Order: sequence, then structure tokens, then C-alpha cells
Amino acid sequence: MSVLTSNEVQEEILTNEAIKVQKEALTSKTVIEAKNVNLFYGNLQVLKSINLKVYLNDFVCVLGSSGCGKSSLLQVLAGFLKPTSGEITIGGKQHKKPTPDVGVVFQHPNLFPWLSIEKNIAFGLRMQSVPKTERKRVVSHYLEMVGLQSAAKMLPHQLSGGMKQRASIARTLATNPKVILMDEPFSALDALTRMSMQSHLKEIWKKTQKSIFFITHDVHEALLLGTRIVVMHPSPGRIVLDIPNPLAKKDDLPQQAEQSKEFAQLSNYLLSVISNKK
Ligand SMILES: Nc1ncnc2c1ncn2[C@@H]1O[C@H](COP(=O)(O)OP(=O)(O)OP(=O)(O)O)[C@@H](O)[C@H]1O
Repeated sequence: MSVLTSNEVQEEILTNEAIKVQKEALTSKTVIEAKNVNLFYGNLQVLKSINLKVYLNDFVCVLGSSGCGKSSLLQVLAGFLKPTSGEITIGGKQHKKPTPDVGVVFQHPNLFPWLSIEKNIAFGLRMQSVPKTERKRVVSHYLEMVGLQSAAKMLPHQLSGGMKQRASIARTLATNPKVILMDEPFSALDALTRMSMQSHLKEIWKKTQKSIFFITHDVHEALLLGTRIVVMHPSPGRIVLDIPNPLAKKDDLPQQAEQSKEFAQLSNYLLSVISNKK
């Protein structure tokens, strides 16, 4: 019997999963899509030939070294930046400017400091002229989901970093976007709060069935959270790997998966792909 090397084991895991995901993808609904997107800042090409589909209930984690264009891609998907060529579609329709269909969560929560947490969460709904009783119902639902009922009347400065980021996630969820784009949302938090936020987000994702596009520098975070892992290389920013995460559906408590051999293998593999800047 031949013994497989860890790379071969890796490839087999990925191939089997890739076949499964490809089959699923054929029947899955594409929520947001980048079609042959190129982006230049002046003469500098930042994104090259980006083709990416985010499916319904997908959790896509994007990894890559600093400056490889992750945030630029997020801004194009959000409609904040217009691609130099190519297009973004949502539900098959061209998407050119920010809309409530796309929610964005940044590294810093950006809550309005003069509004209570419940008013912050209700803000987008007010902008959409949602009636008061419905606003109250939605706000209360998401306050409960992120575990902030007791902080409803507080001002942002009275909350911890993790609580503020949960409020920011609730504010994004409240407007019921089709997809949520997250740009390193936990990178400013301490290690313990970050672990707790990862568990929270995974639970929220399971409950809401949202599609999430999540940028992180942290391979472990990507493996704990993502159903798919995308790796970008720089100069110009391009996608070099787009694979299903075989660990995605196994765990209830994300951090438990970290103990497995498979986790270590995948982590090493991803690190090698990220650092191999060909
Ligand atoms: N407004 C801008 N004008 C000119 N160049 C820019 C602008 N914004 C970003 N860049 C350049 O585009 C490239 C990609 O930047 P981007 O922020 O998208 O990368 P990133 O992968 O998100 O980086 P990080 O992980 O450090 O946040 C970098 O070379 C950066 O210097």
C-alpha cells in the first residue's frame, strides 16, 4: 500500500470537496458576482481579471498578503469603487453603486457616537422609511441575536470593542442585505474577544443564512469560519486559489476544529500558497 504524502492527502481532500462543491454550485444561486474585473489607480493595476461568484449562504474568506487588493475588491463589490473594466452583478443585475442589498462591516464599528445602540441599529431602517413598529421589531430581533439587549439604551462609548462590533453587525443585518462584506472586522480586537466574535458570527451566519465575503489576514480565522477560501496574490491583485473548506461544516464550536491534524495540514498549505508570490 502506498503512503500518501501530506501534500497528496491535501490534494485528495481538496479534490473530493471541490467536486462536491462544484455539484452544489450548479444548483446554488449566485448572490453577487465579479465578472472579469480590472481596477487601476492611475497607472497602477490593483485588480486583474477577477472572476468570483458568491453563492447563497456561502461564507467566502479572502486571504492574501498586505497590499494584494483585498480591500479594493471589497470596495468594488460594495459599489464604492467603479471597476476600470468588467462588472459586478447582484442577482444577475448590474450593480454600480451602494445599495441596501450589500451590507458592509469594517474593521472599526463606525457607530454614530451620539445615538444609542438601538438607534444605531435602527438607522438604516429609518433611512428606508420603515414604520416605527416594524423598526422596533427588527431592532429587538437583532439585539437579541447579537446578545446586546441589555445595552440597547447605551451609547457606543459605554460598550467594549467586541460589543461595538456586534452592534455594527446587527446594524448591517437589520437592513436585510443579500450579502455582507466584512473587511477584517475582528482584527482590532484582543485574542479572547476575537475568539468569542468568531463563534458569534458563525452562529449568526447559520441562523440568518446570509452570504458573507470576509477579508482576513488570519489563516486560522479563515479555516474556522469559511465555507470557501480564496487566496489573492499581489502586483496586480488576482485570485490564485478558490477552494472549498473541508472543515466548514464539521464543528459547532469553531475553535474545536483547530485541534485536528487536517486543520494543521490545511493551514500550512494555505500559508504556502499565500507566500508563494509568483
Ligand atoms: N486610493 C488609492 N490610490 C492609490 N493606490 C491605492 C489606493 N488604495 C489602495 N491603493 C493601492 O492598491 C493596492 C491594494 O491595496 P488594498 O488596500 O486593496 O490591499 P489589501 O490587500 O486590502 O491590503 P491590506 O491587507 O494591507 O489592507 C496597494 O498597492 C495600495 O497601495
